[in-house]
Amino acid sequence: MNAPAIELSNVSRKFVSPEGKVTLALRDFSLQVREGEFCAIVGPTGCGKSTTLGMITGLNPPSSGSVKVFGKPVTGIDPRIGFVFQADAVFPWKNVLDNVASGPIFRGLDPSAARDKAADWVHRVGLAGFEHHYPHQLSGGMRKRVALAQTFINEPAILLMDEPFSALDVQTRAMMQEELLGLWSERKASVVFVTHDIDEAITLADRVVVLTKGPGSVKSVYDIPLPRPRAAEARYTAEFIELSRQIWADLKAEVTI
Ligand SMILES: Nc1ncnc2c1ncn2[C@@H]1O[C@H](COP(=O)(O)OP(=O)(O)OP(=O)(O)O)[C@@H](O)[C@H]1O
Repeated sequence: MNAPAIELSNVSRKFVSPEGKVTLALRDFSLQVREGEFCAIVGPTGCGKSTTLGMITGLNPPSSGSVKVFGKPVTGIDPRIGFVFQADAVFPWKNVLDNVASGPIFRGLDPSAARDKAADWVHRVGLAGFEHHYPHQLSGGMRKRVALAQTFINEPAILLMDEPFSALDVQTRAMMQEELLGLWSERKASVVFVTHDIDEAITLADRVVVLTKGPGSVKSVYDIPLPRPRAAEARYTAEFIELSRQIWADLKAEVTI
């Protein structure tokens, strides 16, 4: 059997401030993500979700425990990993086409071949006709489409997403979720998707992992048996609503004020 795409085993992560204040962000945290699996993480604010993604990237090593990607310990930046974060990572001084072509060019592809490839991706994310627009001329949803094209053009084997759609309005968000599922289903990267939105987690994921309040560890794990392809309408089914109710009950117990 193949090694899991991502494997965090008994990981803890401690931060020490310049004044010597110690924060334990994660405690004894274990998670496995299979190849091609879409895993969503939900949890209270400050429970260590972003820290978890940082450990998978290699930018933020654990204080103890092990982090492996495709069976090998993480030692640094891995080109097989793509990211989409809440803030737009588009280059404001480049037009849409050049933004999307920038990854392949950085990786050594001939610029004209990279632009041809980028034109195809711009089309695939529904931005045909906007190739020569600059980010400030686009809506938030359109910029997110650029970010998705920018990431998917590199064909990442692992995709890490940290609340990528949280700044979008509800309708655009639902559209982007469908868009993401469409792109993901073509090549099935292993995804870790962090969100505060339980319904978003259920709409997208094969498995939803609920974290405890900080220091975070795994509180519960839900398999999401809803059939694919999933459209936004899936959220009106009784099965979806029951999953949402159970996950909220788990989360609510952690969100004490
Ligand atoms: N570089 C750092 N230095 C010190 N403390 C940090 C650092 N990064 C994170 N922390 C602390 O670690 C804990 C977990 O932070 P993290 O950003 O991973 O949480 P989160 O679950 O992603 O939060 P949110 O849902 O609010 O985005 C928090 O208490 C945070 O203050």
